[in-house]
Amino acid sequence: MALYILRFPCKIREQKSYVGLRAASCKVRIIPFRSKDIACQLQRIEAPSLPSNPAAPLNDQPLLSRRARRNRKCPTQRDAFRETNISPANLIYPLFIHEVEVDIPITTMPGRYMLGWRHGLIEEVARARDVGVNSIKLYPKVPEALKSPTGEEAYNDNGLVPRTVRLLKDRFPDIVIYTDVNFDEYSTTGHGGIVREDGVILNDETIHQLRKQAVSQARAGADVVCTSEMLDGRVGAIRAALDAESFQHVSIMSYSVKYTSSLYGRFRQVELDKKTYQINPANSREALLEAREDEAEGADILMVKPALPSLDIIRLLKDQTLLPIGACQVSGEYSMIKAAGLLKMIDEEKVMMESLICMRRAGADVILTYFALQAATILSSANTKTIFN
Ligand SMILES: NCc1[nH]cc(CCC(=O)O)c1CC(=O)O
Repeated sequence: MALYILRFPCKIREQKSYVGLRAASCKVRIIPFRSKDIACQLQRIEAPSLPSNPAAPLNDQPLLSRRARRNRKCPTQRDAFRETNISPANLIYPLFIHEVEVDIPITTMPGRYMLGWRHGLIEEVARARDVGVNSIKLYPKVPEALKSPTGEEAYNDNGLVPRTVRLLKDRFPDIVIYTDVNFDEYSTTGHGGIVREDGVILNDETIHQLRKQAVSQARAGADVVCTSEMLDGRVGAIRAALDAESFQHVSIMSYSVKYTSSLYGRFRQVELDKKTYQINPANSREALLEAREDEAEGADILMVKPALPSLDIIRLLKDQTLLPIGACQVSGEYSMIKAAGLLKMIDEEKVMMESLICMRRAGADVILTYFALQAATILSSANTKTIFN
């Protein structure tokens, strides 16, 4: 049995629970210790039953059986014990595409462009592949003239997205292309569903359109179709439509948890109320309900959006499903980091990398981020080791 000496200022001598805690497992000697600036000290001395050296000086250090800092003392050990890693393979790079030949900068997203069809686009994809990012997602800018209340352009086999998928697959056959099965980019209202005269969003009628859109994208060669609109039953309906057309191999990444976030800056030129279909950011049980439903309907990957404000939801889903989890770092998240970096208020690169590793720690398998190329460039550079340690 070890002998402990508990030293503390006299005034707290009566705190029996503190003494009792130790007394339960070992012999305790109480020594009042008169000092204003020293709180409590607990000393361990030789166990009386063990051979001891009576001349040995008492160890003046407080007893700490666990010193977590020991494992952090050098880069090699910090590297060895790092629980989470990130590689370019975990990143999906979203690209803005349009019909025009030139790259046009997106003012609210410094460093981002509407990529010119086809040179700007091909060059950007080649750059991403050079640093190990071989997964991309397409966000089209659909010309106003092609939009309609019922979004027929969404399933035009010669529309911008199917044409781009064919172009990129032809050029880079091993690339993995994620496409957005969304309605709002193609509708004159900007809503994620067909809007009835009285303002009601028509769920099932819209899904009828989304099925055709997913099949059209699969026909062009899309590898993963992403159910972007938060409409009920969309995953099952799209799965059935894909299977019926022999696209069993095409995956569905469901935007299971898409919050009505104010961080979709780039996509919200006009403020639209999407609260009847997207989820209230105050809710987590509802997020789980959506995720379970999508899983039951056949989703292959469950996505959470936006990412950094939803790390708790990413973890919740990770613990509740065996499906891979995706995190979507949205336009507003990108803009915040970029803007603060440009203003020299934060170190852009460090904050960006920290945001990504934290998404991985929360449980994200893949991360969709506008930083994909920048992050992968850092990850594949010689001094990678210094990033997280
Ligand atoms: N379906 C449209 C769409 N596609 C991507 C985003 C947001 C992504 C981002 O901001 O980066 C949105 C906005 C929305 O659904 O309201």
